[in-house]
Parts: sequence; C-alpha cells; structure tokens
Amino acid sequence: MSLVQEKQIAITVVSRAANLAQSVFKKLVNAETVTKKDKSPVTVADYSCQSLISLLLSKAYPNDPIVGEEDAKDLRQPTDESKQLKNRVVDLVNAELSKPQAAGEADDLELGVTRSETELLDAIDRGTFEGSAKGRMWCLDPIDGTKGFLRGGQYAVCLALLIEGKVELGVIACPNLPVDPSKPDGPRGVVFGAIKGQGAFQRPISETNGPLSKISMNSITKESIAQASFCESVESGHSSQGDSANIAKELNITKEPVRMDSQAKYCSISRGDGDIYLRLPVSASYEEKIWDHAPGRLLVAEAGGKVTDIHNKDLDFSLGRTLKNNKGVIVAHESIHGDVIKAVQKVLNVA
Ligand SMILES: Nc1ncnc2c1ncn2[C@@H]1O[C@H](COP(=O)(O)O)[C@@H](OP(=O)(O)O)[C@H]1O
Ligand SMILES: [Mg+2]
Ligand SMILES: [Mg+2]
Ligand SMILES: [Mg+2]
Repeated sequence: MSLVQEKQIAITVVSRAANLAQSVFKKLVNAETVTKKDKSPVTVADYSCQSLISLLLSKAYPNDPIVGEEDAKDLRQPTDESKQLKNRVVDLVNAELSKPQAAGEADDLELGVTRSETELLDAIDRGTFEGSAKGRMWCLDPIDGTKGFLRGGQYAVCLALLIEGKVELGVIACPNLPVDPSKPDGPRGVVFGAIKGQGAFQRPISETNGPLSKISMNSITKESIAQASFCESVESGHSSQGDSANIAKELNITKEPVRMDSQAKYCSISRGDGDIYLRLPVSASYEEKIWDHAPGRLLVAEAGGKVTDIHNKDLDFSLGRTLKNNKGVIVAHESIHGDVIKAVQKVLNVA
C-alpha cells in the first residue's frame, strides 16, 4: 500500500501536537492535571493534542473513525474548574492551529485557521470509536507516558493507521529524545515512522522539510545476546521489574536496564539505542491498550525486530480498544526473539 499522503499528514499532525505539548510543559500549572478513575493522570496537553490531531485528521479523512485514548466528558462539566480547563484547551489548540503551513507540512489541512470551542471538543470525542477488524481506522495516543511528560522525562505523541485490523502506518514523535543518541545533551525532538513493507525512518521534529533517514535495530545474534541492553517502563506497576531482572540473568545480560516512559522505548530500540523491550504482566486483569503499542509495533517490525506477547502470539489489534487476547509485550531483533521468549517463559513459568 503506498499511503504516501497519509504518511505526510501523520507526520505533520503528530509534529504539531509535539510542539503544542512542549509549549504546555513550559507553562503547566497544577490545576491543569485531572486524575482519571483508574488514578492515572490526564493533563491539558493530553486533551489539546487529541483535539488538534483528531480535528486535522477529520479534515483530511472525514470518514475514517478514530480510536483515541481521551474523551471530552471532564471538559464539558458545568464546574468552574472544568470550564477553566476547557478554555485552556481551546486557547492552546487554536494557538497551534493558527500557525501557517510550513514548508514540508501536508496540504489540505487548513492550517493557519482557528476553530470554535464546539469543533474542538467534538474533535476530542471523535476518538470514542470502539475499534474494528474492518476497514480503515486511526489509533491515537495524544500523550503516551503522561507521567513521563509531567516529570520532564520521555513521552510520545503516537498515531497509527489500521486497515482490516492490521497496522499499516505508524508515526511517533518523541519531543525529549536526543536527535543524536551519542549526544544526550544535544538537540532533542525526533519523529519516527514506518509504513508496512517500506522500512522505518526518523527525522528531527523541527526540520519539517528535512529528509527522512532510514533506521534499523542493532543486528544482535545468539552469540552476542549477553551484550544486549534492556529497555523497560519507569513505572513498576506497568511491567514487572523483578521478572525482567531474572530474564536478564537467564540470558547472561549484565547491563543495567534503561528505564523510560512511553513508546520512546520502541523508537529507541528501532534505531539501535537498546535491544530488548520487555513489558511483563503485573496483574492478571490488565489489558494493554491498542494505542500504547500500535505504531511502536510496526516501527520495530520495519526496523528488523519482532513483537509478540509472552505466549509468542502476534499482537491482535482487531478486537476493540484493548489487546484482549494478548498478555504482556516482548520486543527484540528477529534473530534473538526466540531466545528471549524462551527465557521469558521459563522465568514466568508459562508456555
Ligand atoms: N497497570 C498497567 N499496566 C500496564 N500499562 C499500564 C497500566 N496502567 C496504565 N498503563 C499504560 O501505560 C502507559 C504508559 O506506558 P509506559 O509505562 O511504558 O510509559 C500509559 O499510557 P498513557 O501515559 O498514555 O496513559 C497507560 O495506558
Ligand atoms: Mg493515559
Ligand atoms: Mg499511552
Ligand atoms: Mg496517553
């Protein structure tokens, strides 16, 4: 599938949202964070980025449904707190929308024009689609790693296009990831992406008209597996760190794991900053959300890697908003994925 136009649009909208999120971070105040029912945080940036991306996507593809993490319920409450939050979202999205189209950005998105409050809230609620195995749908995590965003660490703006339940295009912007990993204190902000069958790429977010450079994972072998480095979540509640330490031991890996929030983990290993990403189940009941994995899964696959669950099954994105038929996520180069799975299954005592 060519998806050339979709790719350019996805890069444009995700990069715009990344700029918006960075501007929010610089002036975020406590009142702009809400705690959801499951105790996870959602900020004015999560709502604003979902509104911006969903609005622009629906200009380009009015018939495509969107599975997005957030909804506008909390912004539509008649309380003062809620009105304040809503006004901030409207102002922030309009500030980004009113910037004219830059060189290299996609045409036909009507950039440079502000929108009404109704349009911006309705755009957020376009993300309430329940998911499907049929036709086209977009999958959006406006800020992945909200906790990382709040602590000034890694976070990502994540967008994927699924067709017949399969990820065909994925784009992820990581505003706090170094452009050059060998210069961790150098410029930051990288957009990553992949189309199925066409390889994976990266580009600095700020270079809207710059070339996309091809990326690939480190080519690690069974013999060199002990040299591999692990990547895992910062949050011990999202992945079992005790189990991952035992898996590392099983594989004779001695390097300390690199902990970072968000799908920046998929991006890092796709360009060879790390080798293995483990997300090991902590609770029997948690179902992974499709927006936490859809673009990352394609990016890694196009960079030479393999992504399965702990049972070595493919991730199934066609069953609704969660990966209800999968448990955990195991990511490694194709050549060592089987060995990693063996170690995972031994330590977790599963087959
Ligand atoms: N108990 C749990 N187990 C696994 N993932 C969880 C979880 N609770 C929340 N998450 C998800 O973990 C994501 C962050 O992943 P990571 O730990 O890799 O940074 C969150 O995304 P958001 O930050 O978009 O809400 C959220 O969807
Ligand atoms: Mg969240
Ligand atoms: Mg997320
Ligand atoms: Mg999120």
